[in-house]
Amino acid sequence: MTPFAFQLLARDGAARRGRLFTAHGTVETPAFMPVGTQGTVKAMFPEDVAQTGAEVVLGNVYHLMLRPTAERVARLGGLHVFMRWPKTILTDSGGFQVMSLAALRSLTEEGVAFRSHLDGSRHMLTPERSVEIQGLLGSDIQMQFDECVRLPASREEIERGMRLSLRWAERSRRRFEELGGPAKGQALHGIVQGGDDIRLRIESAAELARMPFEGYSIGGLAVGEPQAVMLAVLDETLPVLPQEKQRYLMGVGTPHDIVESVARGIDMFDCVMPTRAGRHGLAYTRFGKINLKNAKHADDPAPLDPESDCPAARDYSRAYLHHLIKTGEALGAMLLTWNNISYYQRLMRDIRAAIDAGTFEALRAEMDALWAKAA
Ligand SMILES: Nc1nc2c(CCc3ccccc3)c3nc[nH]c3cc2c(=O)[nH]1
Repeated sequence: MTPFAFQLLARDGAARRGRLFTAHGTVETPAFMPVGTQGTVKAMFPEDVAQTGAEVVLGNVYHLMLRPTAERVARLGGLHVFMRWPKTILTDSGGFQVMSLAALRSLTEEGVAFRSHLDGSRHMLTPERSVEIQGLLGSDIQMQFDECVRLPASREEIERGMRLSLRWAERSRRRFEELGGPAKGQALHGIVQGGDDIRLRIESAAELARMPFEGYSIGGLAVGEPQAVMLAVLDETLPVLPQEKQRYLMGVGTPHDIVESVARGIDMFDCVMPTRAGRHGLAYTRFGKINLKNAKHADDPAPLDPESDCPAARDYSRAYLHHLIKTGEALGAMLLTWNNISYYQRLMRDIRAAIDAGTFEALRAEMDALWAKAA
């Protein structure tokens, strides 16, 4: 089994160009990872997701443990086989989703007891059970079980959640090693918490850096805080994490967020926006965002972007896309999701090329001009 590895290939300031090696192939970084919460990138065939250039898709312990259950996915050959995605899969540990989706939940030192939002059945997630589930799914890059304290919150509340997450980091790591994760070429991330409190963020990162995680995630952000707060947390946290290991900023973000975060040393991103916005008629393009619900597109024969290599952007008129969205036709969601994921993958390709060429600051200025005002 090929061991998991992350190679740092080039730097341009604090921006990094790297490559992940997993049991299901390589991942060029900085990378954007489409969200596939229930074993599918909504409204897209896996072949088309791969054609956009995506090399990792995201799955979710919370959703898959409830339905169809991790044991059933394992019996059917694991998540790669189940969803016909041959490349790398990263899974979240479920804690974040429990706190936002589950009905009735109680959080203790042991873990989180909750009722399913689907049928009210009782469940318990602990660091050990979360890692076991990620192992049953066959996840290549797994997340520790953590608690994401929503902002705004008191310093006491933020500190309580950050220290609990550190204790859960130890328990997650122990179970991951008991299950032989490293020998299977799998990776486990420690997740930095600490809210918007810089001292707590630095302590969380420093404590996690002492544990043998294959990579690190920055949690507790992209929960509604201003971009300036998110970037300030990165400025203080990233220098404390090992340079030679990958950094994943959870839930981020807009094209502008991504460029500003790459500039500070983030390697991996995920965000529901391109898929969710696509289903609601919003198209990301090189010219900015276009709302296809708007009647001004009703007679426009031009495609979203004639120069795009994505058929959804190049071959269909805005008038037709407007019609599909207005009528609620499934093809509308499919084409706009395809366009948006392609746009994000094109952005990541341009970012990687700019770091390789040492021209990242020029790309950053260009994105600033296009997206900062559109925010
Ligand atoms: N475990 C965890 N997940 C988070 C997610 C979900 C990312 C995710 C991963 C894989 C699949 C779906 C979602 C966040 N999304 C926005 N902000 C987020 C913060 C956290 C966090 O602090 N901890």
